[in-house]
Amino acid sequence: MDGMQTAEQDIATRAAKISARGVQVWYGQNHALRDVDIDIPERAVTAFIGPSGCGKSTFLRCLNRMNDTVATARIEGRILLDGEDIYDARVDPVQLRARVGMVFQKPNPFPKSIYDNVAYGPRIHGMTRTRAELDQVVETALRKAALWNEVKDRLDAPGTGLSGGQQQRLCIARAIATAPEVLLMDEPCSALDPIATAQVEELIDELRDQFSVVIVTHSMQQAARVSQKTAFFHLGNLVEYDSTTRIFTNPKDPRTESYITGRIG
Ligand SMILES: Nc1ncnc2c1ncn2[C@@H]1O[C@H](COP(=O)(O)OP(=O)(O)OP(=O)(O)O)[C@@H](O)[C@H]1O
Repeated sequence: MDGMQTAEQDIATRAAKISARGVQVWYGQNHALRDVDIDIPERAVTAFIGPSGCGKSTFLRCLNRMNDTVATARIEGRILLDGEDIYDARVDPVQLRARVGMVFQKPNPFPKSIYDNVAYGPRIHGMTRTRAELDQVVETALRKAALWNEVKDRLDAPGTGLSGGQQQRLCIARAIATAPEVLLMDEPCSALDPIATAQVEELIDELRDQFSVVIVTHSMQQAARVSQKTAFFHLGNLVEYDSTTRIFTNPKDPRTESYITGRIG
């Protein structure tokens, strides 16, 4: 317990990687997210939990401006990445998404080879000059995604030919190949079997050494296993945000308590 408290205190004192203030989202007339304030620490895993439709994915998608692609979506408030407003007119959303990568619910490799899936981001961002450098970036990303040993002999095979769990690790490799600072994961294990889920969870735990990870999950067990901070959303509100231990053992808000004990959801 002492070790855990020390780790939590350590995270509590860390600088915020992302700070959101007064974030509101509407889809047409639907007020999907209300006045969200949150500081997301660097090099830790933050979980977003809450019942279906409460706005978790909406807020996650605000963090790398994925909602820009939704015609009816309107966003107010400020989201700072290292103190800089990501909605500032000078910010290029494509550059932003290289810094704030995303992994989706359903593994979605491109219809390309394993190699080209991972090389895609570094190529479009002109990150490497030679093939040897690109090879190195691809290998490093696949190693960090705990996939290298399974695919190193078939890098030219299609990414879509891998198992579901391998495809999801390939998508993680693709996301980390551009050396992002933040990794957003929207229910990354919901399409995976328990073994693949355990592998991805283990990987998330390793990724936090280097990245700020934000994960949306429907599984409270998963949130408890992988995250250090947890945010509970309900009906478009961020109800409570605290250390994961606190949220699951001693929440302050009765709505959080009801959700974690299974009374709402
Ligand atoms: N692209 C969209 N266009 C219109 N409305 C949307 C869109 N995405 C989400 N919404 C609405 O915004 C609200 C919040 O949805 P959101 O997907 O963020 O919730 P969630 O908590 O992630 O839910 P789930 O756990 O079911 O994925 C819901 O009312 C939903 O119908």
